[in-house]
Amino acid sequence: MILILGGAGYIGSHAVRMILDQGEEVVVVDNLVTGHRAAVDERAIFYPIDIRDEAALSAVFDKYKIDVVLHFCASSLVGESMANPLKYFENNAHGAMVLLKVMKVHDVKAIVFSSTAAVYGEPVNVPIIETAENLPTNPYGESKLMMEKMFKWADAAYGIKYVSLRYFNVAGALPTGEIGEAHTIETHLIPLVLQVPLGKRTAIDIYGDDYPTKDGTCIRDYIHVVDLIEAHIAALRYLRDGGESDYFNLGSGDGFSVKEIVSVARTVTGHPIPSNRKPRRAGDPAVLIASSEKAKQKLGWHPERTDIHTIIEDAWRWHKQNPAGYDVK
Ligand SMILES: NC(=O)c1ccc[n+]([C@@H]2O[C@H](COP(=O)([O-])OP(=O)(O)OC[C@H]3O[C@@H](n4cnc5c(N)ncnc54)[C@H](O)[C@@H]3O)[C@@H](O)[C@H]2O)c1
Ligand SMILES: O=c1ccn([C@@H]2O[C@H](COP(=O)(O)OP(=O)(O)O[C@H]3O[C@H](CO)[C@H](O)[C@H](O)[C@H]3O)[C@@H](O)[C@H]2O)c(=O)[nH]1
Repeated sequence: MILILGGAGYIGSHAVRMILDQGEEVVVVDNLVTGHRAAVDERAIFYPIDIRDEAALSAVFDKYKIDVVLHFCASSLVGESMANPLKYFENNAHGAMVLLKVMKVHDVKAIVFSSTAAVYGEPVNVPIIETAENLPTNPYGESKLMMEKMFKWADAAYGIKYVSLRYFNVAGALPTGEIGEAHTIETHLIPLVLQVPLGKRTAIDIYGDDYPTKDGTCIRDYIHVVDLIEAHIAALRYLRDGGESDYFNLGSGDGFSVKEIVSVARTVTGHPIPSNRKPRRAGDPAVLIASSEKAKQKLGWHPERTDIHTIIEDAWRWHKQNPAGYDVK
């Protein structure tokens, strides 16, 4: 039995569905703070609880024979973390501590969890490899680094094996259009761009066009959510086969500028998508591109949906079919 924490969220809901499709049994825990009950596959058992509620979480571990945990829960808005850092240490770091306590008591020895490119901060070399220095520039990234360190020491003391997956920019949706990204507070570029053809905003704001890049706008490495979950499935297999604790970058390995994303979205949607030049957003590195060679070599993972058109087409299908997200069907 696999326990998926945060399985009602954007990325977690894709994990729930794809892992059920592998023939696994899945229990989902999510407090629905940013997640949606409707995003959780009906085949999964669902508990609407907070992972920091030790007694409630413990009761789930008592009830099911869990062998691996997939942990997607987090507060994950970079800007909010600058204004309210304690929320991030409370939910992300303290949440991980409660979870580790419960896993230790129940003798559950394997976990795959969501880390982030934000653990690196401003990169010195691109593509970024896992041995690059960790100098997060915001409390969100710091809280994820704290989690990685907690898992490292919990492995040393209790033998809990972990795989930390450092995602770059996750985008796209299940190609069927059944589930997708539906954040009430949306900060990510692709869903915001797609709000223009949906009629929810008149133009996309471009934060900074004076970066030292080919067209002056920031470059990011966009990974399709389906490829990302394939990496989690590979990590599950790796841990079940007795793999050692480790951490891996996950990206597509190619960088696209903000202007390029807007241009591809124009092609995919057939809408002119006007843009506004705005000042830089605080804390944005100019270029973030992952080297995912380690994940390819050690996990045997091969991303297949790396074409940026495919990523934006799949995101667009979801948004077009569900303009109000999960609120109205
Ligand atoms: N989206 C990205 O591009 C990206 C990039 C790097 C890392 N990540 C990480 O991936 C994970 C998933 O991100 P997402 O975009 O799907 O976010 P999301 O907000 O859609 O999903 C997080 C889920 O966790 C739940 N949750 C949060 N705190 C909880 C708690 N204390 N107890 C129970 N449930 C709780 C929320 O209700 C939500 O359903 C996060 O850990 C995030 O930091 C995301
Ligand atoms: O309306 C917008 C929104 C974003 N951007 C730009 O688009 C790029 C991508 O921005 P996102 O907010 O989509 O993504 P980030 O690269 O800021 O954030 C991602 O990488 C971070 C690590 O650096 C965290 O992991 C975070 O969770 C993850 O979404 C940035 O240059 C940003 O300035 C715009 O120009 N206009």
